[in-house]
Amino acid sequence: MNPQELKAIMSHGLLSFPLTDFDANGDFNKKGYIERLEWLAPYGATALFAAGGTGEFFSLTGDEYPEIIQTAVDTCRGKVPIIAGAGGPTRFAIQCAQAAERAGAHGILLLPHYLTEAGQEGLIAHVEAVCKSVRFGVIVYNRNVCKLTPESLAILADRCPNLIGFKDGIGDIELMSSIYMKMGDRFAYLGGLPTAEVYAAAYKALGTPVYSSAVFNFIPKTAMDFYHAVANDDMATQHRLLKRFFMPYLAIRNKGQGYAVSIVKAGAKLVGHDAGPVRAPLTDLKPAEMEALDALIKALGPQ
Ligand SMILES: O=C([O-])C(=O)C[C@H](O)[C@@H](O)C(=O)[O-]
Repeated sequence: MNPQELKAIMSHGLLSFPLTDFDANGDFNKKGYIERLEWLAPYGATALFAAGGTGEFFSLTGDEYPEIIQTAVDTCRGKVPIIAGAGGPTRFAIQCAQAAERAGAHGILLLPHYLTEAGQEGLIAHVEAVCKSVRFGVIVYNRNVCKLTPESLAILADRCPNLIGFKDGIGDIELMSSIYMKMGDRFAYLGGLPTAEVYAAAYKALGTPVYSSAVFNFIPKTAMDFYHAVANDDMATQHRLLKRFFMPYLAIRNKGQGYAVSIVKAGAKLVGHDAGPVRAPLTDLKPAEMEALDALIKALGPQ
């Protein structure tokens, strides 16, 4: 798939980030991952991001990464495009990006480089090096230590024709608006804040309606219902689901650092699609938190 084809896919619909399955020892569980993707693929997401944030990219080794991406590509071939997470140090991100291209993924989401702060010049050099190491499309993810300005994105867009997408995980409306006003349709935009449903109507009003859903991992029908409500400006359905599910869900999610991922693994377990424990430094939900989440999910009815 060429970068422009990926951009077209990214420009509509609901996208999602599947969990990565681990066994009781914390090792990659290929069988569970295949079953997960086979379960989720028919629900209608436009693309799935393998080994993204919710897929615990930041906890994967370079040895296991290619197998995870290959498994996703093979399982979803002909059903739904696979975009691979990549990130960390520039050279590691390049290894991931190239492994994903070899595996037949349709592009990468470039996650932050981690730990150290960096100036715009360094961030530009990092993103440019990764973009130039592959031919397929790249989506850059603004979050934490990677906070590219509109000016930096314009420089990158000039230098890197295959940089086709921008994912926002910061939620600074002034910054997002400035980026969209400067870059317009040069990029496809993805609203990717944790529990992105909560921001969906606001981002749509801004002009960038596409978002990714992590809760799709355990309540795919509700995630799609919410997406259709956003697409149709059906505020009554959005508000009903926000009040009944998403607001109490946030109250549980906000009890622990890193719970934006842990709670999704907890949800998958509760609906009978256990993806195993999270890897350290994340921690799993406590029993009382699991119980509260279970009640919320059950109140939604069958998925
Ligand atoms: O890797 C990531 O940043 C994500 O997992 C994005 C999520 O889908 C986010 O949009 C969410 O939690 O709904």
